[in-house]
Amino acid sequence: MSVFTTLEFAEVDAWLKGYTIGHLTRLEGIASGIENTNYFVTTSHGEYVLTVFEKLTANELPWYLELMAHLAGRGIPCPNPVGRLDDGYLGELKGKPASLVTRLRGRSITQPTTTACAEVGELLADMHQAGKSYTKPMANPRGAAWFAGTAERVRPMLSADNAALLVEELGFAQAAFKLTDLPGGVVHVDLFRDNVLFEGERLSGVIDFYFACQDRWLYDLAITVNDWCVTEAGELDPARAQALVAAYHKVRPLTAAERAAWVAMLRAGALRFWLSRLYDLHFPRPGELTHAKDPTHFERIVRHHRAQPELLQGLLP
Ligand SMILES: Nc1ncnc2c1ncn2[C@@H]1O[C@H](COP(=O)(O)OP(=O)(O)OP(=O)(O)O)[C@@H](O)[C@H]1O
Ligand SMILES: N[C@@H](CCO)C(=O)O
Repeated sequence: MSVFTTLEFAEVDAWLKGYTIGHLTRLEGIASGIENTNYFVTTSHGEYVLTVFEKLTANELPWYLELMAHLAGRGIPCPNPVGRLDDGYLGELKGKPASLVTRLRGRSITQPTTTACAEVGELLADMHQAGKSYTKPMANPRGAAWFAGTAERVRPMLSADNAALLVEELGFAQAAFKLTDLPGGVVHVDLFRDNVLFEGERLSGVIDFYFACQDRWLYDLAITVNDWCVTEAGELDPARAQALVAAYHKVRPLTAAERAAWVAMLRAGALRFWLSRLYDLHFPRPGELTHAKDPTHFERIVRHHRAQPELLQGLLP
């Protein structure tokens, strides 16, 4: 469950006086999600999501909230933060930073079709385009230094075979991160199935921007393909991957340098989540509910990617 901070109806109703969105008619805790406390809020004016931030601080949050406002203003179907009477997006509840954003329609899907994957590819390219004019810097907190530090922490927990695989893949990813000719800008870098909403086969929303940063666009595309177009066995489904990448390419054509780096980015993107899942499994935060996701899924993806570079390269239009 993900209501870490319990809120009362009267307290939220009073808090809403800092906004001009009417009075509270319904308050409902949201069960999914593992990072923050989320409530669906219905008022006399509309439907919203209230988030109480459990880790990010009031200094860090404006970058993400202003990014969402920027993207929403350009037609990206992402949560749009509601401005407060005092002009910011950020309030406080129970001594923690809190915000209200618009509630999006739709539900996440677990079995994506090629049509759904094409929708995701187009959306990702649109986000990259819309983010070009959002130039406030934000380095990727899961960049090269994080890869190295996390690998060092988790390596002793692995079998000899997996430890050797990790060291090799780390070296490979670090070399790929040194490539300087890849274009970039705002990236989501966590555009997994649970962060996209659909109404039927039409994409209706993209959520959870709290890993977003400035990084290479190709890396974001690789991370997205690694989730949307991979089977439970960790194998790429070429039909889904081709649909996603082709739809992306139609909006923002890939450059020659990106084509050359594609396989490396897929491998680095898979390693990123193998590492974070290993870390969360072996070093759970104190007091945290156990939600660790299965690292072996990404270990399998890493192994498959290593074994079939031609297939990966052949996914490009
Ligand atoms: N703006 C929104 N509109 C509609 N539903 C939303 C919105 N924001 C969040 N949700 C719902 O709330 C759930 C939890 O939100 P989210 O995934 O952002 O949680 P989290 O704890 O912040 O992050 P994480 O996914 O990293 O655990 C989502 O799966 C989605 O169903
Ligand atoms: N999408 C991540 C978890 C949240 O960032 C994963 O599947 O490991």
